[in-house]
Amino acid sequence: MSFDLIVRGGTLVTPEGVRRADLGISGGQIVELSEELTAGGPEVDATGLHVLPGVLDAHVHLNEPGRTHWEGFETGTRALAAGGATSFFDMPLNSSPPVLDRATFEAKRERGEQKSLIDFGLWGGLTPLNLDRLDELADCGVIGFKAFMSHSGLDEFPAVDDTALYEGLKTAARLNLVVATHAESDNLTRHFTEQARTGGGHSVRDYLGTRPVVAELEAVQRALLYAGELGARLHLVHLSSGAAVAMAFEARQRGVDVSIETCAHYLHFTDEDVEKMGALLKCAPPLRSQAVQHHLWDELLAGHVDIVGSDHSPAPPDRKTSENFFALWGGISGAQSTLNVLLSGGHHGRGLPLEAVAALSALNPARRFGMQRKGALATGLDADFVVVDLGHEFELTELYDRWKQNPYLGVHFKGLVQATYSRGRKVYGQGQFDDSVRGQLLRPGR
Ligand SMILES: NC(=O)N[C@H]1NC(=O)NC1=O
Ligand SMILES: [Zn+2]
Ligand SMILES: [Zn+2]
Repeated sequence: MSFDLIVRGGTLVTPEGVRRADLGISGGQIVELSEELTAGGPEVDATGLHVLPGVLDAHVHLNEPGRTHWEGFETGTRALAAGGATSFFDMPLNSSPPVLDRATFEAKRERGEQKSLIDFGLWGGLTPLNLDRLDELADCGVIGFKAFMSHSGLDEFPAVDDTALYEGLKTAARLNLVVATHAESDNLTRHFTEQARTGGGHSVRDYLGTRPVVAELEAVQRALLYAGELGARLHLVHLSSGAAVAMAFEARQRGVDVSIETCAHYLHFTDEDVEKMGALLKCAPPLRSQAVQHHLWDELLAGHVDIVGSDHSPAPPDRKTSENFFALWGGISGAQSTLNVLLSGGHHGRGLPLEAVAALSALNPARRFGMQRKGALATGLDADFVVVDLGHEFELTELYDRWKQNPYLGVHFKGLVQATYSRGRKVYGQGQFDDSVRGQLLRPGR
């Protein structure tokens, strides 16, 4: 027997454990995984290297069509691939118009199929404007619905109030799709923002003060209550505090169907970094104190976090330049760095097992969103994998996303992505991309 490709000599990170084994790949799938493949075919020498499942980043804003100059499929997916990602789910905003119905879904799907280097799924929006379009979006193949519980930053994507959230969860439950919430209290964040404004506050500290942990906890609690009551599937994106993770995990113990995401920047940066670096690190919910970050890591190390995403959300330099911190775009460029943070801060820094790194970045998002061919190194699955030199220390200097303003520039990491393979094809390796490759649309249950 011969294969299209053999990955020989590597140490594989599989759900059953870390083991020395070879991969045999044919037709874009892993068809054999064994200690010593004897068959022939083109080979990749992975001796001394680790092979992990390709990252599935469940939280990305590529903003195309409509705001491609902020970030688009071409540059965004290069950054993702260089960071070890082989698939991602794109948020319904900040593309313009946002994905709120069939026409806007199809417009984005078309762009993705033309330009994405790796496979992609699309989130649909859940807003008070399109409650009657959720069936239509489900039919298109959205991987779930995304709702904001506070202002989204864009008036064209309004936040859900209590009734819209309740009705949206109810419909999504009938459709068996996940609802993802940006969980911050609109009442509290508005109130504190108004207070800061009238007091003339425009500093980093003023901004951080308008989005305290309690605003996250209040919204998380409410979303959990509704989801539990309705038997809906809830996904809490970018939890920024250990307390919010603990609250959600406790609800799951009681039977609420909830999955828990945090993002790399909450694990890597703190509020003190925002004070030093400014606009590059403005996001919502904001970066927290070192004590809150410690608690978040503790929750993650205890196995209470399911998914780590990037929430990659860049904007052009003019949206990131102002004396008034409140006027800046909120969003962090992180598409390339999630695996780096998990390997450096997690595995090397805190003893997070490689199996957990793979679960947080690939297996758990694949399972939660019904990506049956994704998420693990196992026979019968897509040959999506990343070759990593685990002991290699380096300074991140090459970034491939749209804008060069990036908080991870110059960061020292341990664990270098050498190459990324999507369905058996090398899409990234040592600074080079194969631009002939195109990703496919991913739908739940396929
Ligand atoms: N619209 C958008 O990208 N929002 C993201 N940015 C951010 O900092 N938090 C978000 O939810
Ligand atoms: Zn958000
Ligand atoms: Zn987001």
